[in-house]
Amino acid sequence: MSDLLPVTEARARILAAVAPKPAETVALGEALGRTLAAPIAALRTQPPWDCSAMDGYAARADDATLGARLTVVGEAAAGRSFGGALKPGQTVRIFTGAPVPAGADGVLLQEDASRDGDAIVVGEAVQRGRHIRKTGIDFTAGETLLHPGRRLGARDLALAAALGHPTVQAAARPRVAILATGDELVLPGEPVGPDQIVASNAFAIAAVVAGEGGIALDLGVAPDDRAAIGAAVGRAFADEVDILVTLGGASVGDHDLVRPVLEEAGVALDFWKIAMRPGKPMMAGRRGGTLVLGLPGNPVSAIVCSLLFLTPALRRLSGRTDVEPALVVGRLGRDMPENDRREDYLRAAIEIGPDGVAVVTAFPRQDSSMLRPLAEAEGLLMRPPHAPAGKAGDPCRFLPLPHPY
Ligand SMILES: Nc1nc2c(c(=O)[nH]1)N[C@H]1C(S)=C(S)[C@@H](COP(=O)(O)OP(=O)(O)OC[C@H]3O[C@@H](n4cnc5c(N)ncnc54)[C@H](O)[C@@H]3O)O[C@H]1N2
Ligand code: MOO
Repeated sequence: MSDLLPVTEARARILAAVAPKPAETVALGEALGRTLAAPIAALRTQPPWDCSAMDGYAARADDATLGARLTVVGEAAAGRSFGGALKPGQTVRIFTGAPVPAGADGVLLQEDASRDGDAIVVGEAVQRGRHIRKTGIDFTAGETLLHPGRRLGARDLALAAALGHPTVQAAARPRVAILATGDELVLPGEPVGPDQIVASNAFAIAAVVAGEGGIALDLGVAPDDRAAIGAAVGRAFADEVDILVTLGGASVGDHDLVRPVLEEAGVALDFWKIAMRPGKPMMAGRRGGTLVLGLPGNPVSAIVCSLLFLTPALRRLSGRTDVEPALVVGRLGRDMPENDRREDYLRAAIEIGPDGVAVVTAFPRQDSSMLRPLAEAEGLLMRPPHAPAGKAGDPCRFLPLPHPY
């Protein structure tokens, strides 16, 4: 069948349908996980002056030879400089982070000085520049250190603060409506009827949205009924969400109503089926400013599709430059049969081998309804379409599943 779109093409089409959201001002304390929309330049120089890296005595290398006696003429601490200038034969008690007084060109560790009243005896000759951090070794005013497209982590927040910025410009957070469909679904904690199961997918999808810095809007569960699904879908469009994710009802069964309802609601469907396992019946389209992703109902299919397609779309909306899933090279942990035309994403255990390379062992059972092996998996082994049979130890690629996934 030629109607199955390759995974990379499906992703390219989805990415082409979204663009970064407009920037907004975000307080640094709220900016973890947000993506920079504008460069951040240093408003100041760090360190702003030559400063001591140690507790000890600021001295002149010319005077501070082994056994020399120097007079202590004052003190410099972080936040309180000495103020004066060092003359020959003098030293200043100095603490870590304090500005080095004029005239001093080295710092003697306090462990290498013996104090004798208002003088010290030098226990180790001071080298010029020793234990002094020169002005601007970290950054200088005007330098750009953080660039648009970067997702801000803990270290970036510290850097932005040190550069002097209380706020950053970040792309607005993408808003994603999530609609589960199916007569059989009840929410966890609700009474479960004889033909019913507990709905699980929306929890994972909402977590993926949050993990990528988006805002998830839960539209609940719609029964397999055109009017009910249509009403819920209409709410999402009225709310002008960036992405509408539907769950289930994507296949060819008599009760798989999502596709016709989306089309009735004015969604221009781009594609429906992809050459992927799990996740074949996934659809994507657009209506106005909303990207619509119709994910299959099988829990593993929905979650794997969200990692491969929803995540990149969220990243693009957030203005990130690194949007593609980051597959990693490893080695097969066991022999694998040849693959058919669908790109496989197999739940797998990952172990670091003696040579430091990840050994990726696909679980024997790969059923797209089974959440337990998905939760136990440390990665997804990717097998390209038509991959030949592989031997344990052969190179392979996998998608790691770190927290929060
Ligand atoms: N004749 C064919 N049948 C099927 C095909 C096909 O190509 N031809 N594709 C299969 C594949 S692959 C998948 S994947 C599923 C996807 O079907 P749907 O998207 O229509 O999903 P549903 O039928 O609604 O549900 C499938 C399964 O998942 C359960 N489910 C649904 N939603 C949730 C939820 N929110 N939380 C937990 N579990 C959910 C549902 O009860 C079903 O058991 O189609 C195959 N069929
Ligand atoms: O794609 Mo379905 O996800 O194989 O079960």
